[in-house]
Amino acid sequence: MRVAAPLLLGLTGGIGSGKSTVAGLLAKAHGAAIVDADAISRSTTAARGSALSAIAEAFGAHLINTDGALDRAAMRDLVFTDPSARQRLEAIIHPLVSDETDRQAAAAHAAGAPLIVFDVPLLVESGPRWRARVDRVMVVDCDVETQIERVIARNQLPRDQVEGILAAQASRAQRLACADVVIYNGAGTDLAQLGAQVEIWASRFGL
Ligand SMILES: Nc1ncnc2c1ncn2[C@@H]1O[C@H](COP(=O)(O)OP(=O)(O)OP(=O)(O)O)[C@@H](O)[C@H]1O
Repeated sequence: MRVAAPLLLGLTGGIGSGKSTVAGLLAKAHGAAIVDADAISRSTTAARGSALSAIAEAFGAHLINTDGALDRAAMRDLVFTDPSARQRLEAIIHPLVSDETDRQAAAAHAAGAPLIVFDVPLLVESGPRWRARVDRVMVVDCDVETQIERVIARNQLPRDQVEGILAAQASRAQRLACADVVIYNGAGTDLAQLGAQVEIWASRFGL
């Protein structure tokens, strides 16, 4: 029997905007399968990760820790001082992330998930690469001050570090320009109001 094609939703938003919270609501209430792009990307460079042998070949085995994982601090230093190293690293990692994303999405499809949510923090920053894979882009919109407060509370980070992360991400306006659906989760939005917006969207799609 052929399984009906699931809706493919790209979910994005700035740090602390509430992507994981929205993904959790969609999973719980609507059986969404969640494909976490950051987790997949990290797994490629964790111990026994699929990118490690190519990284060792391209940059040297000294970039691999004794536990077999990528030495992230050393790699960060390298890409900071040599922009071409970042491109070479991305050329190794992106196809692997793409393959694993496809594998997880195919498994979710085969299992009958009506909705597959691709949680991609940098969907807008990555240009057409992600946009082309999804039917709709959902942006979790949030004012910057609320993002900062949430991330400080969640991660116990100093404010200037959170501001630095935000400065390196797409702006709120850039994200909104890419949105098919906007879920507002900024100041004054409690979890019930967030859930209500998600339900309105889901019912429109017959989920
Ligand atoms: N409407 C809300 N009211 C109160 N707390 C919220 C609300 N939305 C999210 N939070 C809290 O804010 C924090 C950030 O939310 P969440 O982890 O969902 O964001 P995220 O966009 O996935 O973040 P990141 O990009 O850092 O992974 C969490 O601790 C979450 O519980």
